Amino acid sequence: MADDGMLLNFSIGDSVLKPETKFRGGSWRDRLSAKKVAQGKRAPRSRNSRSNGQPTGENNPNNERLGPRGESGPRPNKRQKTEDEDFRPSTSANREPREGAPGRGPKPKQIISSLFSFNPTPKDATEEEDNKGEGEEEQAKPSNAPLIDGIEDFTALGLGSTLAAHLLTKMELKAPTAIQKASIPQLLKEDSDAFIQAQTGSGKTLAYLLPLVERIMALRYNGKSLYESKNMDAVHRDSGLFAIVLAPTRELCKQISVVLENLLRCAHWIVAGTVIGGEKKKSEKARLRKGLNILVATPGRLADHLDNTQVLDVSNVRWLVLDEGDRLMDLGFEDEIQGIMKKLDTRQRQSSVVGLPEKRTTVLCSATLKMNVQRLGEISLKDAVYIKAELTDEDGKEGSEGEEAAFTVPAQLKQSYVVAASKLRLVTLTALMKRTFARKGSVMKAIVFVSCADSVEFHFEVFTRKDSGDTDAKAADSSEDDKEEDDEKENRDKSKAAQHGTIRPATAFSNPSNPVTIYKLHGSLQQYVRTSTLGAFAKSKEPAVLICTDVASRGLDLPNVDLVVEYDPAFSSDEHLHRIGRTARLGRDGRAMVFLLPGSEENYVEILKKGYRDGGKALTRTDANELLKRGFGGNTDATSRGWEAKATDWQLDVERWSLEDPQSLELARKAFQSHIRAYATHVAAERSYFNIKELHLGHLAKAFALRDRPSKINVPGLRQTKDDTRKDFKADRRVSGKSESNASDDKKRKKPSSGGRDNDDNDEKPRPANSDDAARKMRSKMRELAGGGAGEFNLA
Ligand SMILES: Nc1ncnc2c1ncn2[C@@H]1O[C@H](COP(=O)(O)OP(=O)(O)OP(=O)(O)O)[C@@H](O)[C@H]1O
Repeated sequence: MADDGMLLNFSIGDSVLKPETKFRGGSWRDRLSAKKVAQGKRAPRSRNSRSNGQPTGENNPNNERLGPRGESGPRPNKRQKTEDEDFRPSTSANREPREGAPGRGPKPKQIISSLFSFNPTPKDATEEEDNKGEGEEEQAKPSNAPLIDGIEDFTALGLGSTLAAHLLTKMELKAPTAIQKASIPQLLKEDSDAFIQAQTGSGKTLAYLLPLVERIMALRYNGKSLYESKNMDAVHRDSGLFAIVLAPTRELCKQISVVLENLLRCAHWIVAGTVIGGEKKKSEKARLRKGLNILVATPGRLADHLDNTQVLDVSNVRWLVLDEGDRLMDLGFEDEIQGIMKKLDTRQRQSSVVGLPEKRTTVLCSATLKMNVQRLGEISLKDAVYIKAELTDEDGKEGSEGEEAAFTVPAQLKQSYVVAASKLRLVTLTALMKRTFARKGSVMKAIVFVSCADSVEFHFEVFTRKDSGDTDAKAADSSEDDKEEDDEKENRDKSKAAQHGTIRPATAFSNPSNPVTIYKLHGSLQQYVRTSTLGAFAKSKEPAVLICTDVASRGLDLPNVDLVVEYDPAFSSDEHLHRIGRTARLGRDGRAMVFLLPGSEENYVEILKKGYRDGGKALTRTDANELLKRGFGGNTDATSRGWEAKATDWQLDVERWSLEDPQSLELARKAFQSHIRAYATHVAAERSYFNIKELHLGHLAKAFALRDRPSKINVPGLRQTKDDTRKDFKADRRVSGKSESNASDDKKRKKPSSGGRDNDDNDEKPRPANSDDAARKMRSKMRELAGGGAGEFNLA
């Protein structure tokens, strides 16, 4: 063909000469915008990662946002308006590569939002800040200590000399606490029902166990006094079951049973035992068949045995104790308790045991006096006596606990709160822990409460990473190895828990001179794992941190806990009081700190103040920057911004760890999702402080080492982006292809739970939600709406 030369007159542009780039993967929008970028019609968004040249905190200590070419300085207004790219729903263009999705679309770019910019500022701190020196703080008179200054010893309260001597010589209990002083004479003398209410850590367990044991020791059989004659023929384990103690969780039951066993060392003819599930029913039945005089049980398991175990004879039961009444109601045990009470009433018979009261006495025990406890009182107590501790205030005036408020914080407990922006939460917690354990011997044990099991798992991994920051993991490791252990029991529990992976050196805040061990605990762990972990933490004589859900908030008596951190505030203020009650027990000192977000959460301080009789003078505010400075900068660091750079480096390191390993990424995503779900389960009365709509999900993702927020968070009240909705729709379509049987299995596997929040409900019988308690109803509604499978959200 002849060349007509026509083409030479047209400019055809470069595009014809270049092969056209095909964009695959992602949505059509993503492909279109990627195409436009390639054609130069739209400027690419700046999402430089460290790997492509963005300076990190080290060479960009101010952490200002960097321009498209890496230059620092203020951005144009338009960029500032969007504030932070990571708040945008994740798209294929800004997402990290997914596992198993190679070659999807253009090479993903990362967003690294800076830690110290675009954070909302907290309200002006009007409260006194916690910058006093350690020694300068005023010491309040403990309100839950034994009354060693008083004249009363246990015999003066009516206990027999055997038991009183045993308390003094074997258990080293010299004087009763205020609640024991009030309850022992009452329960020894009278057979009326009682409601015992006292602060956390005030010795409520012995307040009901001592009179109970004393009265059972004094029983006569065949005309002989069992107690005085010590005639072993006169009594044996199958003389009858006289008392039942009900507690909401297995851990609590075990703890009560240990105290009881200790007491009964001076009366070995009385036999106590437990039925709490977690073991074969057959062995529990065998125990019941052998005969018990005192039974400690969870309500579900006892109800089950009452229905199915003929050998369980309750005709002689004359004492029923309902411990941790509010928790029993929270967990929905109302039906079981009503059923148990009915069976005890109908099966009660006259007994040949001399000294056994005609009618049954029921004792309800609780640290709080909220509506659901009153409801439990209504269904379980008749003409009950209200037993409360007589306390002396600072001025020496007598008053009774519970007069003005339903509950007060132990007076010697020092509480503070820190307002940390979402992005800064993880580094602030790390800084707090670094500072707490900086010096050997300053703090022995700390408990960190988070809202859900997934969050426990995530933080446990973050704080125990081998290559974590500037700390020396090996220092903690080797010092563990080298140490000559003297306590065999401690070792046994510790090694068991280490085998289960629930104990590791805390590399993120250990230092060579003070190695710290971290323990994890939540309701999704097997019972035996929980038991050994808790046992190891309780017995540990070295610096230790327990990171846990509310599974450890109630009733657990863990020695030497100096600090309680509520990294996620409790879902109700009552739960908060139980959590902080793990420290400052029995007159000892203790500190608690709650993390709040800037904004509505700051008003929660008003609720915290209500726990105090004096309006919260002891409540202080701790400055987040100060914490970061002390935690990351160290006292010797003179460079003013050094701590910011160090905190940024640490954060980036965690983010890399999360992004580079698919398992870690999955962990972080699940933790984030469950955290949001759990956030929606705050009780209605307190939801104005914890308004899920105010959460900045993009910023919060940073606290979970994520550079964008994961999609698919089905939380009622939380609006999804269009992008999420589309993805949900696709996912739903995929799921609907599942076989019927699979779907029903999934349904069966779902356990009741409080949204993503962990739940210490470990009784085996499922319970219907039927309490009048509005808060619990709301939470069970949230459970239904949350709809996540047990696997997905680690429901307890
Ligand atoms: N009179 C006493 N003298 C010394 N120690 C005591 C005395 N009474 C109880 N204790 C100890 O105090 C600790 C706390 O007791 P307990 O667990 O019964 O408190 P509590 O009021 O039930 O707390 P919570 O409300 O948190 O369940 C236990 O270690 C117990 O052994």
